[in-house]
Amino acid sequence: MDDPDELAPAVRSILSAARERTGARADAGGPVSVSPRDLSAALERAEADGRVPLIAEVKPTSPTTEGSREDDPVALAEGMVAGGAAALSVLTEPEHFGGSVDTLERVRDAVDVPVLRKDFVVDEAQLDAVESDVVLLIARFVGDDLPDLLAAARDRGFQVLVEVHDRDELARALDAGATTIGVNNRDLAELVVDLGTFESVAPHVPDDVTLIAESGIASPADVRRMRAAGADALLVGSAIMDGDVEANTRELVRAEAEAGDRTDSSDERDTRDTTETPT
Ligand SMILES: O=P(O)(O)OC[C@@H](O)[C@@H](O)c1c[nH]c2ccccc12
Repeated sequence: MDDPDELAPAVRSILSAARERTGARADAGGPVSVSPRDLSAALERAEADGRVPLIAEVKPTSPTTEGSREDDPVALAEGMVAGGAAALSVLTEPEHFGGSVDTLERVRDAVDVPVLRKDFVVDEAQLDAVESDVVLLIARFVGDDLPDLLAAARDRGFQVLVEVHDRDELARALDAGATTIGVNNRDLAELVVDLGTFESVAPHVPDDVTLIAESGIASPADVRRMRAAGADALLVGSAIMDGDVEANTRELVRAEAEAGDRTDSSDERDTRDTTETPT
């Protein structure tokens, strides 16, 4: 694992809290066994009916957000699905993101789209805290344990999203056999967002990988930018959580349909032309 001193203090605190949290719940009877809703199929369905494949994130707060959203997460999740989200992500980290495993369970019971568990899983026992369709493993935080954790998650039935931030981490994810990879535009050392991160890593991702652009996507133009750079799907939290989640989701989901409808789409075309140049 990377030198912890390089991480933002908030991230260091998140990680030490994650290590202290016990994995399985007291009532859990050993490893979970999940029958997952198929994430790739859900993303393809969205694409087929003209929606930008979007994973909308229930994120009550975060180290980079001011204040927190106290509404019922289930109502927020239902709004996201009504707005066209192909899948959902639910934070289960309690101390810094206001999440909980109970919230995830309630959300997953209420919707029929795949649900990603967003947490800082660093050891196998944490996988048993709750069932979800997809689980996140962050390459930077799991280090050399990535292949074992990936196998442990798959043994339980989970689909796995492996998060990377640069080409070295991408190489490690591919070596470990990841088939769904997210490139996080937020740098965990500084917590700043740069959409150029996805653009620099994406050209090196093989075509058969499901590639997800994560973080910092705030507008339909950002959606188009990430799609032009090769994103099969987008993971969006803050921009959706800020205000009317259903309307916010719909606006991003329709970003391409509306661009196509517009007559003056020369700016869009320019973006695509440059980003499609092989790098
Ligand atoms: O709120 P944003 O900028 O749209 O980002 C969503 C998501 O990518 C972000 O919450 C995230 C990406 N990777 C994580 C790992 C843990 C916790 C959170 C995250």
